[in-house]
Amino acid sequence: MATKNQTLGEFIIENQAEFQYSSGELSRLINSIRLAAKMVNHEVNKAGLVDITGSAGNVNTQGEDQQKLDVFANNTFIKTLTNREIVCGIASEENDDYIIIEGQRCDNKNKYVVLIDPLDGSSNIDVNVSVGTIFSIYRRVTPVGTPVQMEDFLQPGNMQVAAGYIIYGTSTMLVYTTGHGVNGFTLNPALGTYYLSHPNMTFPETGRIYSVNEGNYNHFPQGVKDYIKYCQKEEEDRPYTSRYIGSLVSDIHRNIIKGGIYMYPKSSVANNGKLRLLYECNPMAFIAEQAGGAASNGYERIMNLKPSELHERVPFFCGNKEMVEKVEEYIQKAD
Ligand SMILES: O=P(O)(O)OC[C@H]1O[C@](O)(COP(=O)(O)O)[C@@H](O)[C@@H]1O
Ligand SMILES: [Mg+2]
Ligand SMILES: [Mg+2]
Repeated sequence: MATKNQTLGEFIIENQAEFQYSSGELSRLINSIRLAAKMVNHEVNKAGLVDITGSAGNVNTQGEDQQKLDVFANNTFIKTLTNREIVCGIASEENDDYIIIEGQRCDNKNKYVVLIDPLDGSSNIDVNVSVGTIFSIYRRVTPVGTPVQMEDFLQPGNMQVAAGYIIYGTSTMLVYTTGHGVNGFTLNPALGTYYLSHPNMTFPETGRIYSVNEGNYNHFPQGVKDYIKYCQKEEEDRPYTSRYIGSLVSDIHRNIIKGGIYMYPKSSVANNGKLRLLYECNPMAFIAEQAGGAASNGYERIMNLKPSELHERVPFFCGNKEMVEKVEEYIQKAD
């Protein structure tokens, strides 16, 4: 039973048995993510002081201007996971292709692959607004002992064995699920220890916040425009409050605690929206569902989608169940 202020280490050990494949490997994996997150947190907290802000001077496979902190976070997570010999493959939002972990550091007997968005909310790094890291973990489907393959990464979200995010905000938190609810741990920077501060995180009964970049309103499908108008209407418990940080992790974290919906729809300028199914939508969908919410592309459950490419994008609607159902209703009605 999760006890408040239990350390993350204690919680991982205590809940290991809950995990159907428990062999300690997943615990070691979460521990490695905890370690890498501390190193990234250390740099994030100095953003502005040290030469860690601004562009890294290259464009990533997403066509985005890579930030120095994107590169630092990417290298830190990949190195930490590789050095600890617990994964057989890694895919990252910042890397064109997936990474096969093999050679003397790994006898390839490992069973897990990790997919990461090493730094989420990159546009907020230089303006001191909270950013995050997102991770998603699967058991490989190809035979243990052989190099991982694309199919180990292109699994539907409902096959995730664990997922979570780190939020580098007013405090640093690690929030994750292994399919048994969602728990949040806050880092005590003085001690370098994470403590269970948010046991069993769940969306409140009803949500009254909507989060969307309204600057794109004119380009949204009619159904999405209608839903935004519905949120703004003076009626019943509306208008809802509009809140948009521009960091997916921070917007969803707030909405899990306060109740709300995050939307990144497709538009006439971005046919599949912006967010990446594997690194952003699937892990946040797993968290949202385990917190009693829902996640959809406007028509289907995100976690039922069968990925076809490493960096594919999908429209994303995630939050309180009844709010996601409402926006789906508006989208399908307008079709
Ligand atoms: O500036 P926009 O178009 O509203 O996009 C903001 C969204 O893009 C993201 O920054 C994309 O993530 P990355 O920073 O990892 O590329 C999300 O965190 C955020 O919700
Ligand atoms: Mg992101
Ligand atoms: Mg990113």
